[in-house]
Amino acid sequence: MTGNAAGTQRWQSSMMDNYGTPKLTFTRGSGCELTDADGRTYLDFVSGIAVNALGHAHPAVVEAVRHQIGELGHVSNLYAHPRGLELAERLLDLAGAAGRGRVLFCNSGAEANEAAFKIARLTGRLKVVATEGGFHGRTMGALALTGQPAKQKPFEPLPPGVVHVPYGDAAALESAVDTETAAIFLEPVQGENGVVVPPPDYLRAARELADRTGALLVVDEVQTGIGRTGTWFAFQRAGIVPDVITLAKGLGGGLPIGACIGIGAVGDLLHPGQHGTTFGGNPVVCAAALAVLDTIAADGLLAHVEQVGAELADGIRALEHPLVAEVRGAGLLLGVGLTAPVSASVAAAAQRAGYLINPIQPDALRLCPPLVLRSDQARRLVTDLPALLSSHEEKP
Ligand SMILES: Cc1ncc(COP(=O)(O)O)c(C=O)c1O
Repeated sequence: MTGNAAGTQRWQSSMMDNYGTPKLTFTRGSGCELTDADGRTYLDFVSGIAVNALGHAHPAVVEAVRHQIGELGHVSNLYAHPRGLELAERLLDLAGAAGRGRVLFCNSGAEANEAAFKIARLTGRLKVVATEGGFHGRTMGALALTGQPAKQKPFEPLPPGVVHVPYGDAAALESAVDTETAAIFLEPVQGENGVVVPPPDYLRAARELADRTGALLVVDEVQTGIGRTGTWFAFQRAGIVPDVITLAKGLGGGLPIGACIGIGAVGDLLHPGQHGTTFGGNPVVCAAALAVLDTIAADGLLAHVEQVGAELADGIRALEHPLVAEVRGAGLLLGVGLTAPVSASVAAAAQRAGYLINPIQPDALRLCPPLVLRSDQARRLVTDLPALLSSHEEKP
């Protein structure tokens, strides 16, 4: 039996059937490449679902974790530790809110949004406006914010008060948000919904509406944050500052950390005993996150993401392949819209050819490689893509 087949068999007998059964078992990673249990390598355009900002086994992350675990691994949030303080200050600074905001660390994107949801309730208002197709996580509060009825249905009743409006439609927001609205929850680009980019003025309209009604503007940067779209945060492309920012995925470079950032007085709404997490923001994950931030800054990765993202997007557009309807997104969060619902078979063909690509919607592929993707690696995919697109009718 091959190593991958053995992994599949063991998965079936030991893991809950929550994710489907994987066909690949990965044993090693380096940069943008992963190696499976049979020794085959793949170019990674998934990044552990937009997580591995610096790729796999980046020396800066490895060294930061190794050093930190040897010095101080975990103390809980009953105590302060230097890495956590440093990371909170750095994030506020990057968000343009140095000295005027506060951070709550947690372990995931869903948890960051749970915290933001609780903060919204602490305003004393109940109503929350979120978007259709939006994704904010799978815990019960985050699921209530997630605008995908099929994911919600089996778990109803969910926390009340959430209204969903069409994404990218400022007029729909305007008609839903009023002076009883606690918060507007938005992704700057809808990631899980297929990399859906709103009109340029959308975030600005949401900001203006929040100011007018006293609602909080919560921007979910779990997928778009930490350089993924070519700026530290995607909201910076719209020239606004939210009241609350939620983060996870890329922040820890593969280690589990989430953050809920309250800007201004919003940062003071949570009080002792109202929320908590044992592990959230422990010294090891904070050290990894600091290594990610340092490396992005030192290696000029924001400009790199803009450049290599444009090369990838323009290269795919230039193919003028009949199956490609459009290439959308920003930086290295790209969606390839297809003219037919064949993304799963294209992704399967890609996998056979040594590329990991997520078929995010039936008619859309998502490309979210590590931010360190090189131009030659982007070109490699562009060169091979026509054959992969054309082979979509082959059986796996
Ligand atoms: C925008 C957004 N918010 C929240 C989440 C949930 O994050 P997690 O899976 O870490 O709970 C995701 C995950 O894909 C996401 O894309």
